[in-house]
Amino acid sequence: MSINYEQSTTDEQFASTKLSDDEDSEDTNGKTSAIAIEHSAANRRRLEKDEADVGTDPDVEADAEADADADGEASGAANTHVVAHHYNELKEAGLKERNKSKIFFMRNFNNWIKSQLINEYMALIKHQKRVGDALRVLDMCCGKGGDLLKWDKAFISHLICTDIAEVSVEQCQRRYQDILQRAEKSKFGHKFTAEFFACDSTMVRLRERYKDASLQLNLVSCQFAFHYCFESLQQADCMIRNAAECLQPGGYFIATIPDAYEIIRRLKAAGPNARSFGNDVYNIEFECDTETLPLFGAKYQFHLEGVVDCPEFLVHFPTLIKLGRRHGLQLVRRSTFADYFKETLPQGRQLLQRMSGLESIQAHRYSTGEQFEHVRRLLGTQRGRPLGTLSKNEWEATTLYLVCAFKKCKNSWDSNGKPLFEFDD
Ligand SMILES: C[S@@+](CC[C@H](N)C(=O)[O-])C[C@H]1O[C@@H](n2cnc3c(N)ncnc32)[C@H](O)[C@@H]1O
Repeated sequence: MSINYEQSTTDEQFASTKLSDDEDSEDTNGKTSAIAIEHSAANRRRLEKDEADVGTDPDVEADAEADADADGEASGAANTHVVAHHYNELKEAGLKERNKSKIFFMRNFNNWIKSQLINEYMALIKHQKRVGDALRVLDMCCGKGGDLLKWDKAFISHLICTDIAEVSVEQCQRRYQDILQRAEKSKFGHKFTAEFFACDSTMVRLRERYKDASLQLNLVSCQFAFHYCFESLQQADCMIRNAAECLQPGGYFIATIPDAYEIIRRLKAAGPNARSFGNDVYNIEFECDTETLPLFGAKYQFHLEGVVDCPEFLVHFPTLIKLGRRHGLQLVRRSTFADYFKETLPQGRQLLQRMSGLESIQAHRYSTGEQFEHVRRLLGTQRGRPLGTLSKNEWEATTLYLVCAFKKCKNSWDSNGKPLFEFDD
C-alpha cells in the first residue's frame, strides 16, 4: 500500500519583524498584519482540505494492516527505550551554555510558539467557564517542565505531569517546588496543585495512574513529543486515548509536531535518491526505503544541535485525524509554525520580545554571509533600526514543525455503553 506523505508546497517566508512595539514607521509590521489576515482564511481552507483528505472510511486498522502486510512485518514499540534513554541522559544546560548555543533564539522562538498556543486555547476554555472554576491540565511528555511557568501564568488549578524519562520528571517536580515556594513567599503568588509520574504514554492508560481516576481535564498539551507514538497503530491509539478520554466536552488537546509533508518535501528537494537532509543545526536521516513509507513506523533519525538525537516517526496527518475522531476529538487547527507566527504575532509581539524569540539584526553588520541574507534583501545594507529575525539555519529547523488543536466533542452512549460523539460537520 502506498502512503501519500506529499502535499502542495508551503510558502517559505522568513520570520522577520520589527521588535519594538511603536507603530511610527511603515515596515514589516504592516506587512505582517496583512499576511496574518490572509493566513486565517488559509488556515480555514486547509482544515477543510485536511478533513476531505481523511475520506469517509474511518477504518485505520484496515489501512495499517494492509500496510504491515505490504511490509511483511508488524511494527512494535522497539524504540521507546532508546528515546527514554536519550532524554534521561540529556544534561540540563546552564544559562551560560544555553546563551552560547547556535539555536538559542530558535529555542526561545519555539517556546514562544508554545506560549501562544497555550494562551490561545486557555483563553477559549476560560471563556466557557465562570471565574473561580477549576482549570485542570495534563502535560503529556512534560520533559523537564519547560512549560511550568506557562501553566502558572495561565492560573490553572491542577496540573498532571508525565514523561517516559524518570530523570526529567524528577527535574520537573523540583522546578514545580521552586515555583510553589516563590508563590508562598509572595503576597500575590498563584498556587496550583500538581502530580508527577514517569510512564510511557504510548503504552500505559494514564487515567489509571491519576490520583483521581474520574478527574475531568480542560486541556491536554503534548509539546514536541506526540510523533513518538506513530511507531505503531497500538501506540498511536493509546496516546490519543490518553489525550482524549479525560477531557471534558469542549476541552482541547493541543500539540506541536514535525510536519511530515514538509519533511518529505525537503527530502525530495534534496535529490532523487536522497535519504537525508539538513543544515548546521539539524539533520534528518531515513534508514528505510523512502519510496514506500509505512503509515506507522516511518522512522527517521533526528538530530538537533545539542538537544535531540534519537529516532522519530512521521505523523501521517489524515490518520491522526481519523484516530482523533475515534476518541471524540475534532480537528480545529493545523498551522505550520511559519503561518502560526504570522497569524499570532499581532497579539504576541511583546511576549516574543520579552522571551528573546528573535535575534536583533542590523543589516549593515551582516553585509556578507548567507545566514541573514533575507535581512539584507529587506532592509538593504544601510544603517538603521535592527530587525528581529532568525538565522536561515534556525528558520529551516523551526519550520519543520506545525501546531495542531483538537476539540473534545459532546457525547452520548449507545445501547452497549459505547460513546457516540457529536461532531460539528
Ligand atoms: C523534545 S522533548 C519535549 C519536552 C516538553 N514537552 C517540552 O516541550 O519542553 C520530548 C519529550 O517526550 C518524551 N517522550 C518521548 N516518548 C515518550 C513516551 N512514549 N511517553 C512519554 N514521554 C515520552 C521525552 O522523554 C521528552 O521529555
